[in-house]
Amino acid sequence: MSETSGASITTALSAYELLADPQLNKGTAFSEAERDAFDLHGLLPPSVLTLDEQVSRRLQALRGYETDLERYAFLRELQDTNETLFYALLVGNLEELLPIVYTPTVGAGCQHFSRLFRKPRGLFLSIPHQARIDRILAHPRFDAVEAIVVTDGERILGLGDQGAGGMGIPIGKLSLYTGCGGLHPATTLPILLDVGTDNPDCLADPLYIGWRNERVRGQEYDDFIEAFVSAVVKRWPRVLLQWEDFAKNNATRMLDRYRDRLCTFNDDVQGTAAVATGTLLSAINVTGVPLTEQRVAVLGAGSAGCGIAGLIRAAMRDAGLSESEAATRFFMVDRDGLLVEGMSGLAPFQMPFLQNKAAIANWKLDHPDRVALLDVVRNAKPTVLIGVSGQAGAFSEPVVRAMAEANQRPVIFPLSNPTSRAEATPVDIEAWTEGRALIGVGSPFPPITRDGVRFKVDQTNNSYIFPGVGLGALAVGAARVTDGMFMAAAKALASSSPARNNPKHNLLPPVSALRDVALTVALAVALQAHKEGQVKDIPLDQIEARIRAKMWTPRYAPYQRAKG
Ligand SMILES: NC(=O)C1=CN([C@@H]2O[C@H](COP(=O)(O)OP(=O)(O)OC[C@H]3O[C@@H](n4cnc5c(N)ncnc54)[C@H](O)[C@@H]3O)[C@@H](O)[C@H]2O)C=CC1
Ligand SMILES: CC(=O)C(=O)O
Ligand SMILES: [Mg+2]
Repeated sequence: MSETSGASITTALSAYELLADPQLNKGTAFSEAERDAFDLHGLLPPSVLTLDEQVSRRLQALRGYETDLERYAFLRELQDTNETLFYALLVGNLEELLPIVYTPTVGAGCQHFSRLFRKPRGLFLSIPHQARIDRILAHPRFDAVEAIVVTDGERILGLGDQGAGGMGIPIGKLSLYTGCGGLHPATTLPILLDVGTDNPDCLADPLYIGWRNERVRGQEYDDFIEAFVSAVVKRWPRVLLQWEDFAKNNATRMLDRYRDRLCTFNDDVQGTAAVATGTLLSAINVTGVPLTEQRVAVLGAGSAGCGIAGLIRAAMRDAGLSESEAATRFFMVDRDGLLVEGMSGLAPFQMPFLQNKAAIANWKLDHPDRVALLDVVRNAKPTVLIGVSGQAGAFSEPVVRAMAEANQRPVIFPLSNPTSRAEATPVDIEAWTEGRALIGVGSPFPPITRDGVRFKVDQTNNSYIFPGVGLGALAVGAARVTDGMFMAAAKALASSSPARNNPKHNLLPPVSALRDVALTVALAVALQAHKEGQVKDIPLDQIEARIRAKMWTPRYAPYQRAKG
């Protein structure tokens, strides 16, 4: 019904239809000529505003709210009313708005999803409607879709099972795909796979909007996922599918099942691995301790933890360590302590990261039957400590002090989200290490004071990676997303580290530069895809232009009324 020609859009939509379509609505920015052409006079107040004026007005309104959850609801409403304005606001104010659209507030948004729900966005595909998936996806509204973020809501940040409320996460991630990666909003689709929930609060809540049923598991779950992926590939053969916030028994399993069938990746496993590796490579520039001499302790041997260990290990191999030597450098600590050969209850994806029993035989332990994180730090003296356990405060003072005792510049990354789940706060780490630690956190924290000045703490979050990976892969039509592409993303991120020029500066570029970061990452990813033969018919020297051309900037196009 609407056609884009050059910079203008010709449409036969009525005034009400234009105002109701978030992709076309301009609100008070409809020009006089458009108001004449579409009979918009009277439906809008007479003053015509520019996009910049609309942004200022909305920013003022946003700042007037008392809580971040209110701001989240306001921004979600704006996104569902006028996407161009929403993205103009977001792109111009990334530092201020990311903590609302994304972590930490998006976590509360998921917890309150049933109460905040106003207008539908994206797709809810539920077990009772499995047979209709093809029909649902077939709607012409989704013809332009190129990028999907999907969750089943079982492991939302560190907040656990949020059922259908988990939809806030794909919506938030795709807001960053557009805000940072420049994908046109019409090409993005958030999907919630509603397979039930085991969250008793959701099940007992009379206002819960999801399918009120305990989680479907086992073969029935796998069949549902298979039906979903098959339908997606049939509808959009070249789509990019990002898996997000699946629980650990499904995340890597589904990635392994589908990674060779379509262009797909798991953000928690692979995106997190790339941001952690990239930040570590930046830290190595500062500490001078080469990668081949690093020892890495990870608290939380789940999807993110094992993804991180796998990519850092690959980087160590690239740097010259043998496979077997690199394997000895990882100390994965989960609920039952250090993962050691012969332990019971290990998941398949944890198996490559077990410590040898003989290697720890002489360790001094607090409790002989369990190797706790503090034992690991005291005995193995890791150079790097990473937290992806979702356990607030798990990097206790003795643990952090032991890191500081063993290292001149300990690298400490409490990466769990949202803010309330961080393994330690930057202020505490700073105090317990006398300001010597290189810190990265998953969610935003207030600045710390270092050498008498305010120092912004690096946000080591996969938002530095996935928008660029998606942009790069889509711009060149990569057939698959490979581990090599995530390594390229990690190295590209490290190459843009401010600390390369001055070791007192940050390890990562600021959040306000995430659009530039996405471009840098996209270029590295696309070049790697080309190198690996994942790209057809695009000469190397045209890749950057393709990426830049794919980056949409939120601006209003002029509209003309279709004749007849
Ligand atoms: N900064 C970032 O970019 C990212 C951060 N994360 C955060 O990392 C956390 C974990 O995410 P996933 O790995 O996907 O979840 P997961 O559920 O796959 O893994 C968490 C692991 O922590 C373990 N764990 C729980 N309590 C523990 C304890 N007291 N001590 C040691 N281990 C414990 C669990 O058994 C599990 O193996 C979440 O909070 C998530 O928000 C995840 C992805 C990206
Ligand atoms: C950042 C992210 O993907 C997570 O916390 O799950
Ligand atoms: Mg995630």
